[in-house]
Amino acid sequence: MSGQCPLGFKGQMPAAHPPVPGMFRSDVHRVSLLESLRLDWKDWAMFSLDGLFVVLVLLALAYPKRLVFTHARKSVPTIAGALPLIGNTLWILRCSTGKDKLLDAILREQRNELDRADGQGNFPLTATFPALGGRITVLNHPLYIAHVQKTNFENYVKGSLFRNAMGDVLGLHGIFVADGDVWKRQRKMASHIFSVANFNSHIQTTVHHDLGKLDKLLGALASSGRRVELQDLFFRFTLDTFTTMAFSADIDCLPTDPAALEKSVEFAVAFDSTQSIMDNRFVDPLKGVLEYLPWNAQGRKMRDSIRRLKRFCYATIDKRIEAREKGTAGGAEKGGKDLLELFIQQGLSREELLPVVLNFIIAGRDTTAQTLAWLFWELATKPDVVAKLRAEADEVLGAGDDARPMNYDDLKQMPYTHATFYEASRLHPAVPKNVKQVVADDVIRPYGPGSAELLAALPEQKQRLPDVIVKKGESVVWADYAMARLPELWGADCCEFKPERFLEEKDGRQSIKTFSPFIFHSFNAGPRLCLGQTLATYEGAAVTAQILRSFDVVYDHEKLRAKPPVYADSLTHPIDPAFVYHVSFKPRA
Ligand code: HEM
Repeated sequence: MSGQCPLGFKGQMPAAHPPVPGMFRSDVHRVSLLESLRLDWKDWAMFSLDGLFVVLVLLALAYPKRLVFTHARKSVPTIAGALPLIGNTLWILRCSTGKDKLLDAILREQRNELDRADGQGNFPLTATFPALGGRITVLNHPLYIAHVQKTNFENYVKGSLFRNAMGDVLGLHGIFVADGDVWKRQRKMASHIFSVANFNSHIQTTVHHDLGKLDKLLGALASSGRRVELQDLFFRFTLDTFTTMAFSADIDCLPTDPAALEKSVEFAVAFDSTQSIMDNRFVDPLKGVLEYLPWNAQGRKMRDSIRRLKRFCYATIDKRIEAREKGTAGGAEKGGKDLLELFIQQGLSREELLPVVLNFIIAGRDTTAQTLAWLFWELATKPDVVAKLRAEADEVLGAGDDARPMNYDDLKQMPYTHATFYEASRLHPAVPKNVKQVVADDVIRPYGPGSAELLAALPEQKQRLPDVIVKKGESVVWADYAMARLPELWGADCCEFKPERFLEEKDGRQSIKTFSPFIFHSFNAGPRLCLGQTLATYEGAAVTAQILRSFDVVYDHEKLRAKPPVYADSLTHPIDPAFVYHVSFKPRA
């Protein structure tokens, strides 16, 4: 070490000389300053925590009731319990982990809001959490839904939300996942099988065939006194019917021998498990990621189920392709009436046909079967409804040995049966909630052009609905389950099962009362209106008439009272397997 001594000494400084301020060269000075600043890890930790705390406090002040980095939305009330920075994350976690039921939670929030301020509270509600674009706006009112599904239809898409949650099962081009031209092409092609001509021939023949099988099975069950799970029976019926109707494939899952009911349908089990996982992916952004960890049981289950589904569907597709090549395809396939043939004729490859098959099975099997399961649960405590259904079936289809299965055309002569199926669809909608992604910023105007007709059809309302702002990438949500339970939309008796609300006198006869699809919204509305509404209604009415006119359904009323069915959160609306009810059958008294 060398330097200029302030006292004038020259030469080398002894090693043990104490430091003399101001005498060192600048590099030596820098080292000593850094040394004097050196903090141990505890100091750094304290320093960082203090900093973090300050940042959090500032962020919490900026985002008092919403997820960090979301836009403020003052015109729409926020779902209760929102916290600074995390918004409604705890609310959605409670629902996605099964601690609360999502549909009931939405209904509760909606009711609380509407009851506020003497019933003049708001319809739209909003919540923020780290999924669905950070913010959802719940739009449980027909005037808002009309904007989203009709007026500005192009701005509300299935988008990446559906692709990420359902793409690996239902394919990116499946009708339930696709948007734009891909969706349009699928819809156009599929709509051909729902023609009136096809209803009166192929569809009706298939339904009659399966009604015959159902009759035999119930006869055998009545003889044995054996109890069955009604929802499972309906799943078997609709899967069997639909695979025959759409793919001319007899998978024989509706046996006539009760003993065969013991064996579950592998395809159905796999399908059910994928559905509840897909449903959960919408609200839990981590699920999709965690599923890929090798030790994640849910991920393994999903991959196994997808493998099973593919095996089943490819077997159906390959069989058809082979039959076409050998020239042995016949009947409905040849006439171009079945769905698979229509899509093959459009040049779709084996791989492209897979999502077609899966998407249509989910539509054709679950919805109708679940509606029937809820309908028969409602009938358990409504002997007056059963009596009216029977009277109508006897009159139109004949009684006793002369009775015939219901034709598609009979639906017009059986308004009460039709109304009963609609009422079950209203109160227990097979698609109980839905979501769309916002493409570009928009203002949803409930009283925009074209709203007058819908407004006139609605019961008079105390509320003046506000305009709702939505931003690109966010989500809009509605829950038909909740809407069916709002007196503001369906009257004071909204929660009661009353087929009569779908009936009116016309030209001296009872007929079906038509509602705007934005009001009776269980079958969706606008350009994406359900393609299978007529099929579901015919099938549901035919099954109801067939069962009731020949059998008494024997319920365990005590058990039903003690443990009524509860829905499972899923894409559709099944009865939770832990709460399903069993029945036995007797020949009709
Ligand atoms: C009670 C029975 C049914 C109900 C309540 C129902 C309800 C619905 C709803 C709410 C949608 C809109 C789904 C969405 O956009 O995410 C829909 C779409 C659809 N439904 Fe149904 N459905 C039923 C039965 C059926 C049946 C039996 C079929 C026969 C294949 C079917 C075929 C379809 C198709 C293909 C679509 C897609 C339409 C599109 O996006 O363009 N549905 N249905």
